[in-house]
Amino acid sequence: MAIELYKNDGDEVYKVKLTAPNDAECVIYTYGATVTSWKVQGKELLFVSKLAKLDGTKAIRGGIPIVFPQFGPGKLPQHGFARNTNWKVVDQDNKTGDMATVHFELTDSEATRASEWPYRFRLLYKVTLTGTTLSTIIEYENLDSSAFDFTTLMHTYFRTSDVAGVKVKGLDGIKYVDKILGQSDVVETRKDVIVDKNEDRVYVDVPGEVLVDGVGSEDGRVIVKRFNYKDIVFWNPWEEKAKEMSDFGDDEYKEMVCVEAGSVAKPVSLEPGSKWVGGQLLRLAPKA
Ligand SMILES: O=P(O)(O)OC[C@H]1O[C@H](O)[C@H](O)[C@@H](O)[C@@H]1O
Repeated sequence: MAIELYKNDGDEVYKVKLTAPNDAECVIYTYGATVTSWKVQGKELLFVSKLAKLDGTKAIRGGIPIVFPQFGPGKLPQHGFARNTNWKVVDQDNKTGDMATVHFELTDSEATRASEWPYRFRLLYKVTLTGTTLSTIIEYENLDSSAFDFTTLMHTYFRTSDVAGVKVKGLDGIKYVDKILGQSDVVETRKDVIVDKNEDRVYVDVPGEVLVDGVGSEDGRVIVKRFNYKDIVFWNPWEEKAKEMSDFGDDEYKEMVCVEAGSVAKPVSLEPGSKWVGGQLLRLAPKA
């Protein structure tokens, strides 16, 4: 198990690479603490656009950007400030078992205190790689004298060899908000949710694990297990919306699907001095 820190000319860490047995690897940029690559048996399971900006000028289009403290549009810029702020590497561990772990920290700054979400806070983000899993867990802490609310999400972009073959399982019977049609409380009736058009849905209060079939290769299956995160967002821009994004190739909607674990339908409330933990564990499942 190795942990490599990559530094820029100013001697600051800009990228961390974790490796684990089974030819597993994971790369995280300190910008947004965005995971940009997760490989198992050498095979890439995450999508990053070939047009993604990796120079800190824009949130990274792909991988696992962190949405905090606001999902979607609102008082703050879309999806909040965590995905386009530099996080700090504060700890690392490759001595425990067959795993490698790195911890990132984000705290309030002059800029965040001057924003529409001015609270004092600390996020501690723990990324752990094993031979078949990637766990991404955040401890959210309120360091302010007032309570605050937030919404948060791991905006995971899964790589697909062909989006037409993707099936998302575990959403049957769950109520969702269709952000494209402007409908809420619609009930999902399909066992296999497929992607064949522009989709933007929030499945609310999903109780169990979700399985994404068709990740990395036709028969690659990834299980998404969540800790305290209640909802699952399901998104693909499809042809027309893809063309509207400057950092996304026109045809790349065929190579990805976003299945995003978070708490977004209802905000999380944190009292002064208290902590809350949320996150996900991605596991490459054995072939069916
Ligand atoms: O373009 P971005 O700000 O990265 O957002 C990309 C997408 O994120 C989520 O999936 C939202 O539900 C979508 O409404 C949004 O279009």
